Amino acid sequence: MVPVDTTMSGNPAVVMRLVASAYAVAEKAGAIIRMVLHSGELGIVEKTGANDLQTLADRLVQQSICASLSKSFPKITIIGEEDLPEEAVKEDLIESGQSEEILQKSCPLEYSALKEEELVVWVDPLDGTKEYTEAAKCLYLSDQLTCYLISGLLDHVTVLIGIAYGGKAIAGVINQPFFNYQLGTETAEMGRTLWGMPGLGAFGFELQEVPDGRRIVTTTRSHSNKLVTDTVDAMEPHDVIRVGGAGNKIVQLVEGKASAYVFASLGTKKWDTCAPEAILHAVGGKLTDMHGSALRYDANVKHMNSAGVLATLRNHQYYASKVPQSVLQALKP
Ligand SMILES: Nc1ncnc2c1ncn2[C@@H]1O[C@H](COP(=O)(O)O)[C@@H](O)[C@H]1OP(=O)(O)O
Ligand SMILES: [Mg+2]
Ligand SMILES: [Mg+2]
Ligand SMILES: [Mg+2]
Repeated sequence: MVPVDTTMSGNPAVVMRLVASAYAVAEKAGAIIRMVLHSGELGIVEKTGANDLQTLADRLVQQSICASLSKSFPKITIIGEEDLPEEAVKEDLIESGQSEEILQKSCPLEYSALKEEELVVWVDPLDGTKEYTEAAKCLYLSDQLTCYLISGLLDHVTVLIGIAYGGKAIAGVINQPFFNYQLGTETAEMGRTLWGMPGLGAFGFELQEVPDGRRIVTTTRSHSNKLVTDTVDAMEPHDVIRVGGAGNKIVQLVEGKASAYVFASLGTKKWDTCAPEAILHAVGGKLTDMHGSALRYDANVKHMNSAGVLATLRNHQYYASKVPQSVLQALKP
């Protein structure tokens, strides 16, 4: 048992208030992402190439998250994926609510005295942008039913808000804006928010595991290369799932759809892994580079995860031991 600070529950620690705000902000982000999709005007911009895109949703959501959090917590460091011009953020993008449920939780003792200025927030306003644009194309070109049947791509989209202290991921919030979209809005609420904190637990989903002994590897669908596929094969998987988004793949791990996320390439950055790592760690999982080394989330760290990503709920050592020597030589931290 990790000791908790019960004296703080009526007056939560800064980090709990930050997570409570991040939860509300992530829900608003999900609503913005749905709104832009339905507007039909995605405003797509190519950044470094056709597989590195930015949409109006990425821009609006980053503005919304960064402006909302820095308004409530002016001393935290916030690092977002998108490079945006400095400009005033519209009032209707600001979210000042907080999750009551999170405010009620007692802060793990080791984090209860953290100060605002010691916290770093890593923001991926929209993870799975490539899949978001493909799903949109499909929505506009075909009838809705065909689109839903062939896509499944909307599930790949998430909003990631990770909180780091001392270089470690200590809390994470993931919003999945299109969760339940197949059921339609009348029968079920669309979208959900998962969150977690090592030492406290993870919430917003039911933890499930892949049956013992089965190796199901989840990996990229839009950023693959020979090294990536060779490494997946080296794991001797019973099954391979190719989906978009780093957040989505961690959701697959904690819901028993996959046993390892294997990506032997550069491409993901600190905002892709911070929130997912915190949630995975909260349920006993592990996220490292291909060498099995921890990632760091200090404010001044290099953004690129140059040595790839290896994440598991259980048996991390097995997967780390199967990484080919050639990959270890090619991928330097
Ligand atoms: N080569 C790349 N260029 C840009 N972003 C990448 C690249 N590889 C991975 N990413 C980011 O990491 C996420 C997980 O990778 P993948 O989907 O290929 O498994 C992507 O959704 C994307 O985040 P984002 O969509 O936020 O730009
Ligand atoms: Mg991107
Ligand atoms: Mg991303
Ligand atoms: Mg993104």
